[in-house]
Amino acid sequence: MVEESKTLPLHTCQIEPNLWLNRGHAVLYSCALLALFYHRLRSLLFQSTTFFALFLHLSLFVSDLVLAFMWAVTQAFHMRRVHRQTFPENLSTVLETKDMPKIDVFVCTADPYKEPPMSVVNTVLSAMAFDYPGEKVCVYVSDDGGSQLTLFAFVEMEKFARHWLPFCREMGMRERSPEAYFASSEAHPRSDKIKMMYECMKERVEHVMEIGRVTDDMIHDEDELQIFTKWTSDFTRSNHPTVIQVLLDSQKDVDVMGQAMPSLVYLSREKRPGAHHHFKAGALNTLMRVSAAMTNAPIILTLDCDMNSNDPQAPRRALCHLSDPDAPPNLAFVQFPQYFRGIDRNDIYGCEWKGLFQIYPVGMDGLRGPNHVGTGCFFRRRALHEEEDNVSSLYMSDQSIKDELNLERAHNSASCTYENNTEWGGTMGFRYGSVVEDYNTGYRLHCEGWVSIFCDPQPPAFMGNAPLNLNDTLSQTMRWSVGLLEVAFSKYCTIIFGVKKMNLLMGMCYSHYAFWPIWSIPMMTYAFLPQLALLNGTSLFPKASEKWMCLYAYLFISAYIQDLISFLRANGTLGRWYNNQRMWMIRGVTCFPFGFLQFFLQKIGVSSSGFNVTSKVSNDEQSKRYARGIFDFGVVSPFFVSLSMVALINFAAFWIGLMRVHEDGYLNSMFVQLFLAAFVMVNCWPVYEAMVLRNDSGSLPGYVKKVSVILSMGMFTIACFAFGMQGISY
Ligand SMILES: O=c1ccn([C@@H]2O[C@H](COP(=O)(O)OP(=O)(O)O[C@H]3O[C@H](CO)[C@@H](O)[C@H](O)[C@H]3O)[C@@H](O)[C@H]2O)c(=O)[nH]1
Ligand SMILES: [Mn+2]
Repeated sequence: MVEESKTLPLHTCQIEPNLWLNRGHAVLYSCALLALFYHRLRSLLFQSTTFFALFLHLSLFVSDLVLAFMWAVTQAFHMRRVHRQTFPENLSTVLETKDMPKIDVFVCTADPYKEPPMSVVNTVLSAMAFDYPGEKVCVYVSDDGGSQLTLFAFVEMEKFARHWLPFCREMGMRERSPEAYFASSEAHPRSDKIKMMYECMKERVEHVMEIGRVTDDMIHDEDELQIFTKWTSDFTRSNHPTVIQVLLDSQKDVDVMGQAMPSLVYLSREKRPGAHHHFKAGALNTLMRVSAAMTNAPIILTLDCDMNSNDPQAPRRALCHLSDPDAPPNLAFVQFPQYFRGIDRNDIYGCEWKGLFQIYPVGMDGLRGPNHVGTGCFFRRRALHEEEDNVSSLYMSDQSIKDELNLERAHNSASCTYENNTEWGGTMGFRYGSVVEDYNTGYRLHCEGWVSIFCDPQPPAFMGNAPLNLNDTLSQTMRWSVGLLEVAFSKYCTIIFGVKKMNLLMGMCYSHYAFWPIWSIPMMTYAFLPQLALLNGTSLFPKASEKWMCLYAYLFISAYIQDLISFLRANGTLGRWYNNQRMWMIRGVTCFPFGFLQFFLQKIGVSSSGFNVTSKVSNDEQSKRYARGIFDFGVVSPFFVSLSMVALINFAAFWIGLMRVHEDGYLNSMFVQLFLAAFVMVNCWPVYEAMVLRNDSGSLPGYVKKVSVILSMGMFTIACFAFGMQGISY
């Protein structure tokens, strides 16, 4: 067996060539940065004759410092990039089917109206249909919405699943979430009958959704009726007892072909007002304990409710690493990237997050491993909690999932006071203290000496939904920003704690994320300051004819080119890259600064943090606009106010500046500022359109327009006053 496994690899790992190119570029660019700071420092010391001039130069100096910091930490992703491949077909050389480890799958949902139960059902069905022995899989659904509607969907699904799983096996198809399968060209004519069953289930679930509760006529029998008795009149989503419902038991339940079904458990943990539930991290920790009492599988797969399996081989691929006899003993998790359905050709909202999910993990994989991204991740249970923890130590492998004593222990461990005075959330389980629990947990595991592996097969193993709406994607990024700052400004700061516990390069990678929102400092500065100076005829940059100009041009252009090349190499297109850089600028002046503000308000105790669940539904009109690549600004949002202000100030600066280019020496002194204004304007094109050219429901609301015009004028007046007092000009 050992012989064979040597000839038939479970996985391979290749180091990306051209590393010297990246390293060489890094050295050259660093030298250019040093020159820039020399130049900046000189202006700061010798040209800052007044307090205001000092302010101007200092702002630019700090902005460039931030840009340089972000550039520097990003280089860690380019130092040792590796590409892995897995060969699940060779798994049998080290593992017989009967010895395959059990897997507990955790699916989290939190709100039936933002996360339609049918979409959660699809996720669960796709996981139940993994190409994996049914009796070794148990799917746990955690419902933080405490909704009988969600439970009803699963009661219905349980019957459908008995037909769906054998159908999947027979057809051997790749897409095993019914919605995706029926929509794909893969769908077989023989699928008509099963499609009808699916539609029938869907209709019932949607009917219940419409009336908002489970009525008696929707219930088949006495047993089912029993399930819903917990929803008494004082049962609310934030105040209710634990509900654990075993819907399928793999020791007893079989599909229509007589094969064992995976187990399926519905869980809604206890919620009481005043008891902090720690959002998704809390839900996952509860799942961990409940599953420890009921099935205690050594492998855990976490999935967001919208993350369908797109490849039934995914667990076997993960096992290629996890069950490899030569795997590092400190391997904590195998992370699959997030890919999304429904993104249009040019990805106008930059929702693909190619850097975050595809490019950067490859860089971290060559160091200690990719960060955790919340979904599509196979964990070793022992990386998250110790065997000695009293819940799992009492579990015995031959017990039924419905064992009275185990169920009681499960109930007990899902209570909202269970974690008091324990290490859960501290050194055990998913870590608390940040709303990006995924990032935080992966980071802390790496700091504790665990490693991880990135597994990115094609076609993608998992596919999810991205928020295909501008305000939603900005709100999501703002939540991430707050969560990342919570890590950056904690005692686990990535630069100090991280570098010390891991190494410099890993610390740099994690710092890139932790300090992500500080992009807003240079972004806000460069979006307003040079333009306001331009409006007042003050030059802030070297003249076009000066040799320092080459330095600025080199820094700007080569950073953009490096980004473009790595984007294209990860199978990106030029159109997507352009939109991606535009969204980066938009985020820089909207969700990043607002995230900063929110974090600050939280720190001083004015506001409290929350996990605003991303909506997974969009209306028809929005979808149509999205398909045509038209931006959606149709809601009153503070993000759009700051964005419109940027658009207005840059517009004014450019055109007023342009009117003076015939003046002697003006263009030479103002070239950089004019270029900046033009560059921002080009990127703001959708904003101008939404302001004046459109009048559909996705155009900019009148209120937002008014507020941003007033604020821009206010800003302009203050700037005139400040610049006017100085009397500096080009
Ligand atoms: O109190 C809560 C809040 C959220 N969720 C679940 O968490 C998941 C992710 O929520 P979503 O609104 O989709 O957040 P996204 O920003 O899209 O998710 C990304 O960012 C999150 C951290 O902010 C990670 O948890 C996710 O895995 C990652 O995909 C969903 O399944 C939710 O049902 C809960 O279970 N309980
Ligand atoms: Mn999501």
